Amino acid sequence: MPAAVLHVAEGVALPETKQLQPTYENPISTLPTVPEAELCDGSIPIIDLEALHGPRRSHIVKQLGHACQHKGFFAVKNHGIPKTAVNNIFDTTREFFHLPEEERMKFYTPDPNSDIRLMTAYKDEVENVFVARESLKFHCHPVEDYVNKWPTNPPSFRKKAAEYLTNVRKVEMTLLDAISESLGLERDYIEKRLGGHYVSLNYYRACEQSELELTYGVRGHTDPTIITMLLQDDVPGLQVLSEGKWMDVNPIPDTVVVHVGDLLQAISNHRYKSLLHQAIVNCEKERMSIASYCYPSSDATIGPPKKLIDTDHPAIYKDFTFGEFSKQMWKVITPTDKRLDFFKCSAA
Ligand SMILES: O=C(O)CCC(=O)C(=O)O
Ligand SMILES: [Fe+2]
Repeated sequence: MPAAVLHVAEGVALPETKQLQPTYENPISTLPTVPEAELCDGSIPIIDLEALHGPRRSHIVKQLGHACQHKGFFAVKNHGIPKTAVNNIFDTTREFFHLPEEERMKFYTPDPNSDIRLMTAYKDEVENVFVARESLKFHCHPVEDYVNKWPTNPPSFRKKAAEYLTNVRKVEMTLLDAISESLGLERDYIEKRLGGHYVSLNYYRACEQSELELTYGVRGHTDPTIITMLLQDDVPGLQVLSEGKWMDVNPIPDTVVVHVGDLLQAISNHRYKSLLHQAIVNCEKERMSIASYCYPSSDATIGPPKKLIDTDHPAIYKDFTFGEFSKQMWKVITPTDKRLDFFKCSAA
């Protein structure tokens, strides 16, 4: 089966089969704007992944389930990704985005079916806001099928990207097994439905003070993934919507943030909720994040497994394939208009 083709908008990796353009329908007007955002000091659940391999596994699985159900995100520590791999991916990402524009623009293409694609910052004339993120997005699993499409400038890019992405894929597998278990499903339930892997190297330049008020890093969105693993550098910027308020998810050294995506919401029969998040910019320092998107194969059936349906928990979603989901994706893209609603059961 050929790899699903991914399209990207508003921080979102979208597996796609059709070239529809997104329609932005008041994408931010229903959300707090950056300067208005009221921040709450929520705590970030931190899960010790090493403990999944020992006698405390069932306890850690419960912790994971609790975080997915009540927060929609958590951070993982002791994940096993070597520090050098983390430093190297940031070094090579920084070097890439510091290259002259004409060098970076070699990866610019309007073709959403491209295996690799540079996305530039842009002004949304309708909303009169600037979206500052630049990103290099590419397929990366299996690495050997895609590596020859990746940049050769900086010269160490391919080696460093492959090193990090191979490591992060292993962590995803461990997590998906534990997440399946936390739902009472067979350990490989999600893994069996897995497709490729897509990454977004995100780069946010420090912004002019005069532009700060109208500049977003990335506007509020949920990810159309099963889970997203988000590695942040040491500059704050990620915010999640928690109990109706934007909450800062400041970087915690040696951890990776994990978001519940739309498709895990469907697989879990709405027990786990996909996370609305955004990124803001600052005037002092550039910021980078590496988002690894985990998505199913295009013919994989998504929708609640029988085990998660009973009279108290009727099916919220119909069965649908990831291919169907990806076609639907582009018809509406707003943070509040839930893409999954298209796949809801009529009674739900
Ligand atoms: O940079 C961040 O903190 C968020 C990036 C993001 O949401 C994405 O790439 O999907
Ligand atoms: Fe995202």
